[in-house]
Amino acid sequence: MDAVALEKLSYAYGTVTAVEDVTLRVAAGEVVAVLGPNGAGKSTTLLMLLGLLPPRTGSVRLFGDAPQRAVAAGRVGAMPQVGGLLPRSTIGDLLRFLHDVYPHPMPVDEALDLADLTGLAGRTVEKLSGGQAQRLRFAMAVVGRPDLLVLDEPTAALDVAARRAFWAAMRGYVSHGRTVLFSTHYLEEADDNADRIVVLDRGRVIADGTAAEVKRRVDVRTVSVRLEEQDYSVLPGVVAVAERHGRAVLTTTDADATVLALAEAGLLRDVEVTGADLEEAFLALTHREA
Ligand SMILES: Nc1ncnc2c1ncn2[C@@H]1O[C@H](COP(=O)(O)OP(=O)(O)OP(=O)(O)O)[C@@H](O)[C@H]1O
Repeated sequence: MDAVALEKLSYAYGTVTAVEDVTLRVAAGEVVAVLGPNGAGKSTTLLMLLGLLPPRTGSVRLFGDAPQRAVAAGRVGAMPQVGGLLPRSTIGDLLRFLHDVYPHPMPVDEALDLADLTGLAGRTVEKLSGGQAQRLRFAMAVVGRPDLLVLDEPTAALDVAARRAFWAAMRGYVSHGRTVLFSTHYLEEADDNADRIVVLDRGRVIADGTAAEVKRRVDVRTVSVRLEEQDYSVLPGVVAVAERHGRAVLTTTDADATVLALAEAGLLRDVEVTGADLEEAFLALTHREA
């Protein structure tokens, strides 16, 4: 049975469509990254998945059940994007409290160990670094020993070392065969930590596959030349054209073909070819889907 089954989910905040027709199945034991730029609809999708936001259309099933039931049964642990930690409490207090709430929890020491917080049980939440606070949220999500872990941008605002420590903790939990769904803006993070990547853009799924498959599809380049009066968008491979500082900046899925065509058209002046960033890659991907 699938751990997660989202069927044609849609949601709008007033007139702003946040999620549109999202269908997604996650098998038990899979680690799936939901990748997308700001405002893509990642958080809204995860909130519906957790039963915290009622979908406008579509349905959510977690382990074949309504999300609220799966959550009540202790099968789901979540790390929301933001969330207060009860002031003046210690790491140990918070974890012991949650431990007593869940039906099949792990020992508090095990949660501390998984989140790399051993020795810090007595520390109050006000004294935690950003990375420690985030690892505490992770410990709070896993202490109930959930079968499904849902992490919404768990490493936002963490530095490189804290990120690395966080993902090491996550992988420690996954090695027990659990299912994880996490959202991120970062392709490398998705690539390093997920078996599968689902790309959301403007509320829709625009790609779904292994990291290698998705990377191949977003492998675009930027070709820039001195700007002339030309319609660059008709050149082979070109999916987007921008003008910057007197240069035509072309996002292309086939840099060789684009450069060749520029040469044939006598437009190859002061050429520069670089790898595109993820934003440009998204642009290319959505353009191609359209
Ligand atoms: N409470 C809200 N009220 C109105 N609009 C909202 C609200 N929350 C989100 N939106 C809008 O819905 C869309 C999807 O937002 P969502 O937060 O789900 O995206 P996201 O991919 O999680 O973005 P981010 O990476 O910035 O967290 C965006 O256009 C956003 O502006």
